[in-house]
Amino acid sequence: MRVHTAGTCKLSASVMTIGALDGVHRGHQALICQARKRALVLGVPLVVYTFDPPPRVFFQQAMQLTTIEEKLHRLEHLSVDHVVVAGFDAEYSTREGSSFLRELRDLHPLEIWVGHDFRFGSNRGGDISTLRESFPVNVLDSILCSSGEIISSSRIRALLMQDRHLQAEQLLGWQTVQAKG
Ligand SMILES: Cc1cc2nc3c(=O)[nH]c(=O)nc-3n(C[C@H](O)[C@H](O)[C@H](O)COP(=O)(O)O)c2cc1C
Ligand SMILES: Nc1ncnc2c1ncn2[C@@H]1O[C@H](COP(=O)(O)OP(=O)(O)OP(=O)(O)O)[C@@H](O)[C@H]1O
Repeated sequence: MRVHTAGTCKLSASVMTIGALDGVHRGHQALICQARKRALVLGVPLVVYTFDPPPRVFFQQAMQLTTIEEKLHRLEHLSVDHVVVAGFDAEYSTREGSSFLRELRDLHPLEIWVGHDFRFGSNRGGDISTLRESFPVNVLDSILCSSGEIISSSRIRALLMQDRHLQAEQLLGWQTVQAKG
């Protein structure tokens, strides 16, 4: 797996997914595995574009589930070929969606896979329909847990805050739950 800083990766074709991916939980894993299947069918590399720290950690001081090192370790385990890591800070957060889309063009994505609530760009101004104006976008159905709720990093954080480690671990789908940050 190759790791790139934002703006430095150029590929002639790819399949991509984009997200904070904090914890690389079972929903994220399904998204990455679906993108990986398509990358294999199309014979192109699988690229994950992610943010460090996760925007929700930067803006809301949310508990960080995985360090960037642990996130990269998990992505490698999922057979990701390239990871682009954008250092998420005040300057990056003001970047317009159009500038972000220009960067993605250098990766020539044949398909981008996201979940239904994906947003991007300054003040979360871009959404799936904006992304679709530039690229073929596929939306994965939400992965639910056994009680029927959507698996999310926020839900896992809430479980950890309540010391419900076993439930958090089940949603994460990895053997080790990181200590509270
Ligand atoms: C260029 C760029 C600027 C962003 N600016 C903001 C922002 O101003 N406010 C915000 O809450 N999130 C911002 N984000 C983060 C997105 O809202 C979102 O968290 C990110 O694209 C990852 O998607 P995900 O939350 O579905 O994982 C920005 C993302 C990008 C790519
Ligand atoms: N349970 C899920 N099923 C399918 N896709 C998901 C699921 N959870 C997240 N995704 C998708 O994964 C990508 C990255 O999402 P993100 O990292 O924001 O996860 P999250 O769990 O929603 O985080 P948070 O709770 O902090 O907002 C997005 O495209 C999102 O829609």
